Amino acid sequence: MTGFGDITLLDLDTIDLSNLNRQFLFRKKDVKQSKALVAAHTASAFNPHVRINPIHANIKDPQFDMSWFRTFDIVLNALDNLDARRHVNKMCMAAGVPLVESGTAGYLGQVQPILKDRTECFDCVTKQTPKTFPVCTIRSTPSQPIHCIVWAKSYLLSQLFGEDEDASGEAELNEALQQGENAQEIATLRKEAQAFRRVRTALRSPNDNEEAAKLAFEKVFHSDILNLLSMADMWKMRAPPVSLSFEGIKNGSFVLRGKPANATMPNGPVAAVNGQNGHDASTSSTGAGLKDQKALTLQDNLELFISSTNRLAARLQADEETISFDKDDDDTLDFVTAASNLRSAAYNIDGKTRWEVKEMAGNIIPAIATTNAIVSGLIVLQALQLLRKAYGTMKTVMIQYKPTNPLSSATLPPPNASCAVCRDTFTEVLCDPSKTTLGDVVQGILGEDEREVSVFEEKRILADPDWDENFERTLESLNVTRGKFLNIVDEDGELETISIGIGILPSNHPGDLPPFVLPRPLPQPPKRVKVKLPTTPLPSPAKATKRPAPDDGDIVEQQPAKRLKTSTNGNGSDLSSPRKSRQLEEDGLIVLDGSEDGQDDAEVIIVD
Ligand SMILES: Nc1ncnc2c1ncn2[C@@H]1O[C@H](COP(=O)(O)OP(=O)(O)OP(=O)(O)O)[C@@H](O)[C@H]1O
Ligand SMILES: [Zn+2]
Repeated sequence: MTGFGDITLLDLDTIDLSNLNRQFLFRKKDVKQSKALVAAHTASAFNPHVRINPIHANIKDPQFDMSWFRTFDIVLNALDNLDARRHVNKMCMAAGVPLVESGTAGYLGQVQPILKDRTECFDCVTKQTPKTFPVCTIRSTPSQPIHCIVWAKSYLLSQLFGEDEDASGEAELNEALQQGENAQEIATLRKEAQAFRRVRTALRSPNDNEEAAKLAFEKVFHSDILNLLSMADMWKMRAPPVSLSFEGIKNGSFVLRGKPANATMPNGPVAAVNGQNGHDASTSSTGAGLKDQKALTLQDNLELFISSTNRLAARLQADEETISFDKDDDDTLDFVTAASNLRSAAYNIDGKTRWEVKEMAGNIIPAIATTNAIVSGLIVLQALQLLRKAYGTMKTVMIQYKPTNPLSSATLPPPNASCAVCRDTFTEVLCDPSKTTLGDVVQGILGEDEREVSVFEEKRILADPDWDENFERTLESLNVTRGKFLNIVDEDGELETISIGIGILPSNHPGDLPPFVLPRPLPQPPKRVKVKLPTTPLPSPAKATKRPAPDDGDIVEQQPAKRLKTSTNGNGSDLSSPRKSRQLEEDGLIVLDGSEDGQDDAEVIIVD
């Protein structure tokens, strides 16, 4: 309606019931349809002269390469995770296309115009990383409901219903024993693994109603707690947990800290999740009549534990191989609600309603239609400024929780001289990666320039001044394909990095020419600006000038990222068990490598 005549609309998702309350493009009948297609269809009626091209895909797919991004005058982001935001930011920097970045979180919102070489890019400023909990807090000494929720969602659920880590776990223990680690500790770990194996087997074989659920319960809420209690040192400074009794809770004879099993668990306010404030406790009281918002008793939680375990077990037996947490999957949500509440009971922590667990485990920040509408308007206003090249009046605009002054704005700082994204000199090579070698590209781009360089793809190092064997290999064999970038890094740190986007050859490329097209003129990276480190720490710009962009739970590295020579293996992963770390990442957890003293408890997990 503003006059944009040609719009491409891209989203990977389908419409959920929970999306309906926050915008005006989807109706109930559209649930399960592609967001992009339905939005395009609805919006096309607003103005028949606008061409809207919907695409149902992931923006990270290889076909959305530099050339594709270059076809746009401007890009407007409305993403919910850092990973996709950072990707689009980089592509816009590479293609030299203006970007309007935006986000909302409840009543708060933010819009930031970005233009390469003129303003900060999305990655110029360090983003607040997700909240972290030490592993031991989650595994042995929880003190808040969120600790128990994380345990149920990311540990217990995957131990019972996730990928089988048995073989690798067993090998790790054998290896540790050979390396002379404490034999008694290894025996305990082995016993623990065996107990999980028994439960996993029971869950996968048809059996009597409660058998598997009871086995799981006895292990985690009874035996494991007794084990922990036997380590007297642990409980000198903190209150010990109480082991729970399956039969006792069931028949009502179990009394926990003076309270019978059919009394509701104390239910405190929702803890802050992800650095955002959860809604306050009023939701629980106003909605006390609703099933989801009812405070649960120990008995309710046991019943829910049994029924959700049975439902999940039935799904395994009906050939679902693994099950992981999804806030919209009732079976997993019920399991996490029940398991976290039972654990909270054992540790004398407040219980949570199913509704609250959904919010905390699913990292849900309520989306509000009016905030989204205001932000949409601000996006369009800033987009117009960018397109008019009215650089002096462009602003980062924030919606703040201040009724007398709901909008605030900030002028746009110039790029961060040490940003690892927007300070690069971008160029593009069109090629057939199955026929083009790394040497063709790197030597072609450097031309007469004979300085010493290293070559990276993301964090993978592919060549350095003393190691050029990969120059003979094709890009395809090195997994450097369409949409990816090769970085040529100056060994002496004198010149900025050249970042080469890999694109495909035009269909009419003559077969008798080399299978690649180099850019003309060749890129000339400028001298790197030496950044003087301040002697006293400055306040974090993220805190001083803007709120962190709301994030739906992706885990990313700290920014601005430095390129390090890390690994030379094919997938760039330097975590010891890629499969395990992938699983944890999917659950919203990541195990940081290199725990200094080698103890499990010293590792840190980041919780989204
Ligand atoms: N890599 C990506 N490619 C394309 N679209 C993406 C990508 N990552 C996220 N999105 C889209 O960004 C949109 C963000 O919108 P929104 O914040 O309303 O999230 P949502 O997932 O619909 O909501 P909720 O998290 O509350 O269920 C979603 O529609 C999501 O599909
Ligand atoms: Zn930048």
